[in-house]
Amino acid sequence: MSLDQQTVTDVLKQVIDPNTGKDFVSARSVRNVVVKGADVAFELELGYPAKSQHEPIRALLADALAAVPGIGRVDIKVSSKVVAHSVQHGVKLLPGVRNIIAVASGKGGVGKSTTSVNLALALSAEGARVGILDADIYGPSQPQMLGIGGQRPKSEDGKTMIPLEAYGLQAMSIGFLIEQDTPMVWRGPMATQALNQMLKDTVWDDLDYLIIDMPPGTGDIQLTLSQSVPVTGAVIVTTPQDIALLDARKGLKMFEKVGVPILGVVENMSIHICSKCGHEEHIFGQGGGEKMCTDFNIPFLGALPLDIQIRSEADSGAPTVVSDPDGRIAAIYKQIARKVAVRIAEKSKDMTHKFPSIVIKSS
Ligand SMILES: Nc1ncnc2c1ncn2[C@@H]1O[C@H](COP(=O)(O)OP(=O)(O)OP(=O)(O)O)[C@@H](O)[C@H]1O
Repeated sequence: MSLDQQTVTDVLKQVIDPNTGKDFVSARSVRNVVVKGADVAFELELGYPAKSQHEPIRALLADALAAVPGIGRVDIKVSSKVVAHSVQHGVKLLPGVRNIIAVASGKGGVGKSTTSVNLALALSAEGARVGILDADIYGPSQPQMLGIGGQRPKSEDGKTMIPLEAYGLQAMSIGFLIEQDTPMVWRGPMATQALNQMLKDTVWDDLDYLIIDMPPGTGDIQLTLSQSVPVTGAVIVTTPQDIALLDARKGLKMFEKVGVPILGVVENMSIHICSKCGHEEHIFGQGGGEKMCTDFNIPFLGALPLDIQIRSEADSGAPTVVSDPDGRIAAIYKQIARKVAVRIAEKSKDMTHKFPSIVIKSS
C-alpha cells in the first residue's frame, strides 16, 4: 500500500507527549517526515533533555503507526535540543549559557542548595550540559556537596576563570575563592559586585542550563541579582510551615516585580517517614506549598521528604541523584527537573518553531 502524508500526520497528532500533555505535531517536534511507499521515517526533536524517555517515546509513536493497516518499516530518530529562551527585558544573555535557572528561597535553611545541586544533576543525567553557580555568599555549600571543597578554579589569562568539574557539572562557587572558615561580612553592593563578577568572569562552556543557587532571602542583594542576571525562570524552594511559606511568597513577588517568570515551587522536608516503623508525619505542616501554588496560579513542581539519606549523601559530597540514581528520591528530583525543563521549553514556542516538513517520495 501507499501511504499519504495526511494519514501519517493524523496518526502522529493523536499521540500525546506524557511530559507536556500536548501532541507531538502541534508541539512542532516532528521533523523531516519521509514517506516512501508503505515506509515512514522521521525525526522527533524534543525541546527538553529526556535521555531516559527517548526510547519509550519512540515506542509510543511506533506503536501508533503500527496500527495503520499495511504500514511498512517505521524509522524514528528521537533527540533533544535545548535552545536559549527569553530573559528579562533589556538584559543580555551570558556567553556560553543558553538558560539560567535561579533557585531561591524566602528564608535560609529550607534546602535550597540541596535542591539546586540535585536539580542540576538530574538535568545532566537526562543528557543536558549543566553548570551550577553557588551564589550563596552567606554559606557556600556547593563545593562540599560536590566533593570538590578546597580546590581552586584555574585561570589561563589572569582575568577569567575556568569552572571546576564534578559529576559532569561545571561548577563555580564563592567558596572556591575565599578561605574556608573565614567568615565573610558582605555589604550589599560588595556582594552584588562579587557575584556579578563571578558570573561574568567564569568561562562557561556551552551550557544548556546554568543553575544559580541564590543567597537566601529577598533583600537588596537578591533583588539586584534578579534584575541584572539574565534569568530564564526561577524555582522557589520552601518547607511547608507557615513562616517559610510567608517568606516564599515574598520571593515570588520579588521575581514578579523584575519580570522573571516563576517556573514553580518545590516543597522540601514535606513529610517524614520513620526509618524504623514507617510511620508518616508532617513535621512542618501539610499542603502549604500546593496551596501557595493554587493561590498564585503557578505550578507545584513536587515534594521531597525529610529524609536522612538526602542530608547524609549531600554532606558526603555525592548528592542523592548521583549516589542512588535509580532510587525513590532521585526519581522525585528527576521528575521535578523534567517539569522545569518542559516549562522552559514551552516558553519559546512562539519564537522558534517551523512546521514539520513532509516529503513524499514515490517508491
Ligand atoms: N529533604 C531533606 N531531608 C533531610 N535533610 C535535608 C533535606 N533537604 C536539605 N536537608 C539538609 O538540611 C540542611 C540545610 O540544607 P541546605 O543547605 O540545602 O539549605 P539552604 O536553604 O541552602 O540553606 P542556606 O540558605 O543556609 O544556605 C543541610 O544539612 C541539608 O543536607
